[in-house]
Amino acid sequence: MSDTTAFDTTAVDTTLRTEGLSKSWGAFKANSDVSLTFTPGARHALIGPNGAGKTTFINLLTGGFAPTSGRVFLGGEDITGLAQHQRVKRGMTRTFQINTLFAGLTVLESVVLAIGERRGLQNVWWKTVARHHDMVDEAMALLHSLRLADQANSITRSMAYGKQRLVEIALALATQPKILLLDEPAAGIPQAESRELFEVIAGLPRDVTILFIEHDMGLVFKFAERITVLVGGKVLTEGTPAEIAADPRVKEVYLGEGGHD
Ligand SMILES: Nc1ncnc2c1ncn2[C@@H]1O[C@H](COP(=O)(O)OP(=O)(O)OP(=O)(O)O)[C@@H](O)[C@H]1O
Repeated sequence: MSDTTAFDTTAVDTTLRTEGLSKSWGAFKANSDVSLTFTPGARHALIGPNGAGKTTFINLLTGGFAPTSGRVFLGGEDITGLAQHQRVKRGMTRTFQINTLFAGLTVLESVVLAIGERRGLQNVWWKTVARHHDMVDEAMALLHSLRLADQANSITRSMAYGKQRLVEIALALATQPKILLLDEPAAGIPQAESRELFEVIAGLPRDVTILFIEHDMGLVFKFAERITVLVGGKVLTEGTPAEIAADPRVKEVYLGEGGHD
């Protein structure tokens, strides 16, 4: 992709790392001693059977849950104790739900508002925000990169579900993340749309590290460059798609579950 004007390209250390991250509810351990490193620019998938603890792990990264023990580091900084918005400010974002956010606005209005929020203009309504032409330009550049420019004036609520997912990603990118966390971005959308969605995700600039949870193994093996397998809250293994595909323990987990291909 040539157009990277909407993204922060500063060469800082954006490595995301967890150290012994654990989360328990009573005696139940949803995540146990998870130590992972996500290198800058990675397209990294987190897979595992239902209930393996994948969403819990994402919540521990974003600050949605406080860990029972362990630490999260971003670019060498210990961010374990930070609130969610402080992590967003440092460059770690997950997708927003447009079903509840901005649903009656157009795509462009929504993205401009998200950019305005990043710039500390959260109480300014659309008509005022629209006077900030640079924000409209930034929003349009972002929409071009996501193949959404021709739908800039569509009401998000009226769009195909797959396109709405892309708008959610646009809103997340408006925060200029270094790390983008996607929890089943293709869930509930038709297969043709999910492939297009992942093609767009894969084409995002390399200064955005992407960690995604996905159950569709076709999408995982096509788009991930590194895969971590979680089972019962623990890391079973991590490797390249070829290494994971050849690992008999991974096959056993999925054959045993029978729910996924
Ligand atoms: N707030 C909570 N309180 C108690 N238990 C929880 C809570 N959140 C999740 N769990 C439990 O933790 C386990 C892991 O859940 P999690 O959603 O992280 O799994 P997952 O791998 O994302 O599953 P799926 O693929 O089905 O989405 C599940 O057994 C779930 O019931």
